[in-house]
Amino acid sequence: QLRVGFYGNTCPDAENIVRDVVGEAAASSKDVAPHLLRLHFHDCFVEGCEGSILIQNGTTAEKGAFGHQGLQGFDVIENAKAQLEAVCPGVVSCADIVALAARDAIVLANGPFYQVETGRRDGLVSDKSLADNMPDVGDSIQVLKTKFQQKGLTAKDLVVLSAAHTIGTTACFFMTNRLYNFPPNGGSDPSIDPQLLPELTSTCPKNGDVNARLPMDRGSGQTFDDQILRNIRSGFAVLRSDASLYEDEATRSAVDSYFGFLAPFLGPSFEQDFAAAMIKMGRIEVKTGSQGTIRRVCSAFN
Ligand code: HEM
Ligand SMILES: [Ca+2]
Repeated sequence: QLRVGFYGNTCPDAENIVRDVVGEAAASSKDVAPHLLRLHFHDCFVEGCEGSILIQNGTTAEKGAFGHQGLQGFDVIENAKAQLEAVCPGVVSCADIVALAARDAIVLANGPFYQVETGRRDGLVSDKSLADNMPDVGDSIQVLKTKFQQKGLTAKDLVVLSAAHTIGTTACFFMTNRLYNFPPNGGSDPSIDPQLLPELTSTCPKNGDVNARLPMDRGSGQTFDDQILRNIRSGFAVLRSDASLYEDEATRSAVDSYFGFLAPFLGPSFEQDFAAAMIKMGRIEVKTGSQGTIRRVCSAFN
């Protein structure tokens, strides 16, 4: 029973506090918005949106899972939590902070505003093995669709949510197979536009630094817009998983639905669909009522 304004009586300033903390952090680094958006996705896909990703209890913590590599933004969540505890101790869940911060990050990147449902409770488990099923850049489109379906998300949701890659960067680590070892014959993925390929290989040379980073939305990596979908249509997707969205009938038609010649007049916009899909993602396996807990610190169990 999530609802908009869950903290209206118990912590009326909660949403403003999160927004201010996110805003300050984002003012000092352009990477903060993408970090926070990705964090919410990774939280929701393992054990639901319940803050399991935030726990740091030694070597078995979920955070250390292979599929969570590169996640950041934890300090921003912890900072917001500390400020919230000072005003309304024991009231606002870490899971809700993550959901609110993702929305605020989208807005800061010029994306759509939407009302975030709140009332999530924090989970009581965190284990690496629980993250074994995270979607992976190397997954086939069939596998990606299945992994989303298992979370109640459709092929269209997969497309719309993947378009979150309209902001942010990827480590070359995730590009190696696509550029140098693409199945079945090795070499580079033939679906990469010939103009894009040298751009990718110059930032991510063979046997180069796997930590070097590339914008995932060529030409528009810091602004929330539909350029990522245009890029996917024209062979300019950077991630292999994004390229695969144009290689399957259901996902391709979802991409194309935003560009048909009637698209400007018919149906919802990409931005509206994105907001709706984020709200849907934010409901995955949530704990509410007397389930779970409200953590005092996001990185540790009470
Ligand atoms: C379809 C499955 C998905 C796959 C395989 C995937 C994969 C990736 C990879 C490999 C990166 C680069 C990570 C790094 O090097 O730090 C990335 C970044 C990112 N992902 Fe996804 N992703 C998927 C879906 C999503 C969804 C559903 C969202 C949010 C709604 C999302 C939001 C982001 C954001 C914002 C970044 C940029 C992070 C940054 O700049 O630090 N992704 N994703
Ligand atoms: Ca989780």
